[in-house]
Amino acid sequence: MTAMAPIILNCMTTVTDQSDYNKHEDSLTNNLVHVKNPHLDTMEEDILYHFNLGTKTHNLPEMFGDIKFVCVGGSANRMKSFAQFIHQELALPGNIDDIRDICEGTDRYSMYKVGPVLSISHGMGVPSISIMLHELIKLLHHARCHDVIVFRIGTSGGVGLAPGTVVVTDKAVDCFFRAQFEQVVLGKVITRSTVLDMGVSEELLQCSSELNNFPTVIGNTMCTHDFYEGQGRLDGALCSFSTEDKLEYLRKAYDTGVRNIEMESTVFAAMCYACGIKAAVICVTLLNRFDGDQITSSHDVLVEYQQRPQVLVAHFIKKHLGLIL
Ligand SMILES: O=P(O)(O)O[C@H]1O[C@H](CO)[C@@H](O)[C@H]1O
Ligand SMILES: O=c1cc[nH]c(=O)[nH]1
Repeated sequence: MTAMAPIILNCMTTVTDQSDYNKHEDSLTNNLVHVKNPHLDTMEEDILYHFNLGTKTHNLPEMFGDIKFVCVGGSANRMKSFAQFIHQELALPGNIDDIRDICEGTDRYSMYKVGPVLSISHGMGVPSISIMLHELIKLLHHARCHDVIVFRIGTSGGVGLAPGTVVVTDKAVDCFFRAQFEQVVLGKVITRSTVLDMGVSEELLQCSSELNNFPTVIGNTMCTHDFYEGQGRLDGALCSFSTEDKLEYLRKAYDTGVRNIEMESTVFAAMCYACGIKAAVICVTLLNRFDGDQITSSHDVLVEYQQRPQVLVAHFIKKHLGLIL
C-alpha cells in the first residue's frame, strides 16, 4: 500500500495514516473528548500524577463516564463550595458533607464529582491550570466521556465595569490583546487559537437575563502571567511605570474590547479548543481597575461576588438537564 500524505486538521494536528484519521473523525462526530498525542496509544498505563489517578489503578470509565459538565476555578475551597451548591441545586440524594475530594491523595488539586458535574481547582496562573488541563482532558478521554462542556468560574479585575459584574468571555486575549496562546515546545513557540464556544456563551447570557440578579456582560478577557506588574498594578513589590502609563494601557485594553483581566483564560480556551471540547469562561470582577489596584471589598462581599458565576453556571446546567424550562 502506498504511504498516505499527512492530512492536516485544524489546530495544527497532523495525522499520518488512515486509521488515525478515522479515529479523529469518529471522535469528532461522536463529540468524544479527543487527545492529540499518538504516544498515549503506545502506553500500557497512564498515571495522572497530579490527580493521584491512573488507568490501571482506577476504573476511569466507571468513575467518570457520565460526566457532562466540568467546572474549574482557582481555589480548592471555592470548588468544594461549588460541588456542595450544585448538589443542592440538582436536588441529589445524600448529604453535602459527604462529598469527598477524589484527589485527596495529592494536595495539588481538589476534585469533586456530583452526578454529571465535576468540580476541580486549578491554582493560579497558566502553568498550574495547564498541568491540570492535560490531566483532565486525558481523564475525560480515558473515561470515554462525550458531549462535555467545561466552564472556568473565576474572579478577575474589571476594566471599566462596576465591581460584581460578571463577564462572559467573548475572546480570551494575551497581554498584547491578541486572541492566541503561545506555548514554548522544544525551544520553539507554538501558537494556538483561543476560540471559545459562542453558543455556550450566548446561552449563559440568556441564563443571566432569566436570573436577573446581577449585571452580566460579554467582553474580551485579558490573560496575564502576573497579578501585579503583569496587570499594570502600582502596588506590587516592583513597579517601573507611572499612574499615567497604567491608565493608558488599561484604556488601550478597553478600546480593543477587554472588560476584565485574569490569569488562565488563554491556555484554558486554547487547550479545550484543540481537543474539541466546548468551553466558556465566566469571571466576576472584584474591582474596577480604573479606580484602583487593591481589593478593598469586605470578605462577605467577595464571597457573594464569587458565587455569581456559580449561580449562572448552575442555572445553565439545570436547563440542560431539563430541571428548569
Ligand atoms: O479566581 P481565580 O479562579 O483564582 O482566578 C483569578 O484569581 C487569581 C489571582 O488572584 C488568578 O488565578 C486569576 O485568574
Ligand atoms: O484584579 C484581579 C482580580 C482577580 N484576579 C486577577 O487576576 N486580577
